[in-house]
Amino acid sequence: MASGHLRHLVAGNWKMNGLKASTDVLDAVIKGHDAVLAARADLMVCPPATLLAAFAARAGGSTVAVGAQDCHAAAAGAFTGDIAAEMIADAGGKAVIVGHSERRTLHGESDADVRAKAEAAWRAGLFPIVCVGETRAERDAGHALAIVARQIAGSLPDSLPGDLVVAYEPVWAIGTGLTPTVADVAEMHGAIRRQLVERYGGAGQAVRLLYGGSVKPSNAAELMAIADVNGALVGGASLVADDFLAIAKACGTS
Ligand SMILES: O=C[C@H](O)COP(=O)(O)O
Repeated sequence: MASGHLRHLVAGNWKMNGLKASTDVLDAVIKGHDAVLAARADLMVCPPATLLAAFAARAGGSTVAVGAQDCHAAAAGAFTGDIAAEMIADAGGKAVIVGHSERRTLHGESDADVRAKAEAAWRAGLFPIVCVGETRAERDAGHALAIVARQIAGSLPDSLPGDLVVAYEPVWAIGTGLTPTVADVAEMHGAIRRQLVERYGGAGQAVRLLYGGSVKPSNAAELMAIADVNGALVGGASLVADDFLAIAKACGTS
């Protein structure tokens, strides 16, 4: 069931970090994504919304794509502080992260909310990066596979209207320096792949499955070599161009 033919995607989630001066990090990422590296992995930077249009303009014509971190499900309306998927597309974004655990936990987003946001992304011509993952307590209780299967079932529609990326991010691995074992990542990604293929047939084979949670240059080669790991969703390490590029360079080397 492995989908080793899929190109790796390494996406940087800057979270609530970055000012105009951070453009130099983007410039270094663009410069570093040379032909050799571009043949190995796709790169995407997801800055905060304030930088989205400037980053998309700066990255225009390069091989680095720009995405957003969240969107509202509606195309427009009285939703103070929110941004629509159409606005992300208008700003030059190509994708949007939805259902990150920080949104699910800190903003109370349900699987139904995440599904509505994913559908908004497709409506606007973007592709969603749908995040799922269990807490430490859920893993310790032996429920990790069931929790993630339930999140996948509830966060995705019955048929896929466009490209989809799924990111498996164990909540306990985010920003902690902890990572699951290779065997645990392989088991989870294999289970997600089977679920997607059962639900979507051949289209499920084309979904890139990213691993996220404390991905660093030092562990990237091991994580990116796991069957059905088709890239990484990188938080902290994506703020440092050399680290982000080193993670991308680790793709396809083993
Ligand atoms: O979206 C990215 C993840 O939350 C991972 O963050 P991290 O690489 O800082 O652990």
